[in-house]
Amino acid sequence: MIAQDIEKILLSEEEIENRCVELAHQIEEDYKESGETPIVVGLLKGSVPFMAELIKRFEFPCEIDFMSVSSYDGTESIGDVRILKDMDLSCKNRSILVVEDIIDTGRTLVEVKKMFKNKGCLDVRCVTLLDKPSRRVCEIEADYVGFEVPNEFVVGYGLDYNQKYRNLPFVGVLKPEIYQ
Ligand SMILES: O=P(O)(O)OC[C@H]1O[C@H](OP(=O)(O)OP(=O)(O)O)[C@H](O)[C@@H]1O
Ligand code: HPA
Ligand SMILES: [Mg+2]
Repeated sequence: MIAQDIEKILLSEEEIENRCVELAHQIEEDYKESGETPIVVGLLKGSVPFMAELIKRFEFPCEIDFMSVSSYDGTESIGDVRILKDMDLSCKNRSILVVEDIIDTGRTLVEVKKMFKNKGCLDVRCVTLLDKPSRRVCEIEADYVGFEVPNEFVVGYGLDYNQKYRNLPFVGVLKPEIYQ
């Protein structure tokens, strides 16, 4: 059972779901005001459970798409952000809401935002389930944050360690013996 590899649970499924309701309302208010139809772009693979939980609560018109960029090997940020799969929709002159599972060093979000600006997007915002500000190497913040987490490697609810644990319905910290 993969839950046995977890040392402690940081965020329960219920806490995450309740926060998604709040975030969705906040985001909805902002887009209703601007009248835009954003493209909600999930960054694969980590954003999938959070994105599913969030967008079903949006009551404003939006389109969805996905991109895959990768910058982690195990628990290490490898610095250079690679695009593994680009989005299908054209993003020129569109508003983009990037959905992330976590902002850690900030490198991924910096590169992704730069890329969207270069493609002629009108506006690029980001919603992230988790924020780990203690690890930042780039000056960047998400526009909407679910929870701040401490400087520990977290898994579950989309977040992986070597591709495992994404399917856990909560966010937790792995037992050290798993990755040491
Ligand atoms: O702020 P950063 O230090 O750049 O880290 C955050 C990024 O790293 C993880 O992605 P990863 O590259 O592991 O891909 P994944 O979503 O497929 O796990 C995570 O999903 C974020 O996209
Ligand atoms: O704490 C983390 N857990 C899983 N993936 C990650 N990618 C960046 N930080 C993390
Ligand atoms: Mg990962």
